[in-house]
Amino acid sequence: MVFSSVLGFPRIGANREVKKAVEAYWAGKITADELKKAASETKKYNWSNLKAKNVDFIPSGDFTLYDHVLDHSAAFNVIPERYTKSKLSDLDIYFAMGRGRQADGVDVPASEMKKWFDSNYHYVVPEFSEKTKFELKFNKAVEEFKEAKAEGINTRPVILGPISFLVLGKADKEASSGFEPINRLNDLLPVYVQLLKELKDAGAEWVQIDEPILVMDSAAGLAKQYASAYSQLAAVSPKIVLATYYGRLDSNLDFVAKLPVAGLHIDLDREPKQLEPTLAAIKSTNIVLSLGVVSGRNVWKNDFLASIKLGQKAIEELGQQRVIVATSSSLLHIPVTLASEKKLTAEQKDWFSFALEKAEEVAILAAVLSGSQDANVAAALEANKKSIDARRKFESTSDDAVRKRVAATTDADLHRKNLFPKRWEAQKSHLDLPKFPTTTIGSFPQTKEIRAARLKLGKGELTQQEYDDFIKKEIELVVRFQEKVGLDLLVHGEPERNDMVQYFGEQLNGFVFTQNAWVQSYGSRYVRPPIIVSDVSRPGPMTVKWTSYAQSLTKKPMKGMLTGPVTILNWSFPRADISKEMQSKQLALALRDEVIDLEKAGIHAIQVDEPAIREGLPLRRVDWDAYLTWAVDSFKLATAGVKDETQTHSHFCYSDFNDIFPSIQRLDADVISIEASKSDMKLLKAFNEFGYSNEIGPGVYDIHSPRVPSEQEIKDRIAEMIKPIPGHLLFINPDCGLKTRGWKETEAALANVVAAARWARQTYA
Ligand code: MET
Ligand SMILES: [Zn+2]
Repeated sequence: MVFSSVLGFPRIGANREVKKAVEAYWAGKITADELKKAASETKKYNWSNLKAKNVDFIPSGDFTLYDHVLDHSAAFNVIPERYTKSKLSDLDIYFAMGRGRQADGVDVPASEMKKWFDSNYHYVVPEFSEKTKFELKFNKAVEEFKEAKAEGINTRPVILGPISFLVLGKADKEASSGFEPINRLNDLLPVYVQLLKELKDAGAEWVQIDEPILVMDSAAGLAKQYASAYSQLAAVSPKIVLATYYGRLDSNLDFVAKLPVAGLHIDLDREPKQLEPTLAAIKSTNIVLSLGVVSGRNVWKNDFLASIKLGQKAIEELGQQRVIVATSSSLLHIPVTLASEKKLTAEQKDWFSFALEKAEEVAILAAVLSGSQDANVAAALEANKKSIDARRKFESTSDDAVRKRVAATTDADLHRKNLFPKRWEAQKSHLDLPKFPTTTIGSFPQTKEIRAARLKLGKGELTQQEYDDFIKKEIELVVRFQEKVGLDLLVHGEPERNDMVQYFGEQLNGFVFTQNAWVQSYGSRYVRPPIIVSDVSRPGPMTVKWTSYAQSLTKKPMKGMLTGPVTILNWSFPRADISKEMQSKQLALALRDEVIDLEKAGIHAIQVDEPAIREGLPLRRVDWDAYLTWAVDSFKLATAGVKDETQTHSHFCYSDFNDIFPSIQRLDADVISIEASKSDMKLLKAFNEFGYSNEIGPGVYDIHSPRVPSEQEIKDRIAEMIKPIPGHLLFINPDCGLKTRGWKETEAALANVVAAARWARQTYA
């Protein structure tokens, strides 16, 4: 019999219960016990629903109040001293590590957050040093296993494997130079041994150990560590299924297939081609193969016939008892259930599967592959075939004009008329900016009033006219403030935008929006990515009205503000039937028209943000070039249509851009702004190494905190920046948009920015 399995479930609750509870706890509105109770409710919801869907391997221990990697650090006592000094409760230490804490005399910043592989989920980076004292402070895996058992549900606990845990971490400030977290593997393993023993004693038959770094090039050098770690663990553990996901094992398969594990999980949604080599590698072992055929990364309904084919192939080689059907990864990237969507049409609903529906999919697939004669299973199979056929039919009705236009783009469309030095001259006289021009990244504080107005418009309590008048007032406020404080290149402040992707998606053809399809981005921050369902085109201008209104209020130049094609794509659920490249180019052409319309409307500086360009980078280095080529080309396609004297900007933040710096240069934006102060000016290393020829504004202060940077601090940053960057190419701006800030600190901070820029003009005249 073929079993079914779900690797992990969304931990946010069907109606964002966990966010609400966690935030209520932070605000002091509920106690730790009440928070625990709320968490239990969501866990129960998950377990009982998975059971009701007939999933055989139901995960436990995958739940978290903030981040699963942080859970692990806290449980294993990987807690930097700065958090333990203050005698907070364990729970408050945990949250302090996640989000920092400034209360009751405690003032600690949050730990670093990083993007989780190639997703928009962020994990809290563990910090290790020689001094880290590993110890099992609490056994979350056992506790949740027992908690589920008490509900009558037998689960398969999930833990993050020791090698991924170390490799995903970093050396802390205490560590001596040259220290690598992986050096501590032998000290860490006894804690895993203890954890797994306890799990076995508690009656767990299986345990899922996640080692996602096995799909990365960097794991290739860790064969020895894997062999020794897993032989120690397997000796005491419940049966281990080693889970890999988001990519392919490639040559790492050579050593993975030899590990003493009972099961191996591979991602066949992303990498179906790895089935054959994996089957060949494990055929002569006893390893059970878990086939990750149901996507944990996208919301499209599974194509049962395609999955069944893969399953049958595996069964031919291994026999039914050695095959499991599973989700490709945890479903943490997927909204909880389609049942909450009341506004999608019946046709649209039939295209998608969210987490609960995906759980049902793995169960049905397992039944089919087990040879079930159940009438319900047969009906489900038939229904799936119908849905997939209907979707294919819809997909075949492409927008010919868009397709033709993409096909007809030429190299010339990707290039500005002249090279940067010539454009620079033209822009200098056209825009008339001083040296060290000051600007901001686009958004200004999204106040309560702005959000309330948007809500009222949605509910019909404000007419469109009333809402537009309100937005106009907001824009005027922002413009007047910028004039008063003395900024040089102004923005309109983006008050009309709910979200930098959604705002554009809603105005473009080809997108579908959900009401309740939230997914966790980090901690209690959830996002609701739009879904691209068909060819993308622009019915009409999207930003021209507001930008020209803003320009009409002032003599200073106004910068238009757009979200770039690659970022819109990476922050949406893309189509699965055509390439991302194709979708990106369609978006690029829509934006190109917008850019040109802005230029025609008299806007001489236009910013096209690409903060998500880094996170789409493939996990394997051999795949980088292909991605970067189309990603860079898309940006160029969107922006290169303007005249020399129109200044193009782009913006990047909160990712490590150093390794793709040459590609950022290739975008050939006239000006880029890039978050730099939060990452301690690491970026300057890249300038030294690669150089940068166009204009650039490394952020001079962190916008994620209400703290106001002093004038001196900003001057110091400018003094740092001017070493690698020629002064005439330097812009002065904050790290990122100001939408999450209040007005008070914004006013004070920008006044200091302007003062520091004036100082720079004199000092580096
Ligand atoms: C995450 S990047 C944000 C850029 C956008 N223009 C803003 O200022 O908010
Ligand atoms: Zn940003």
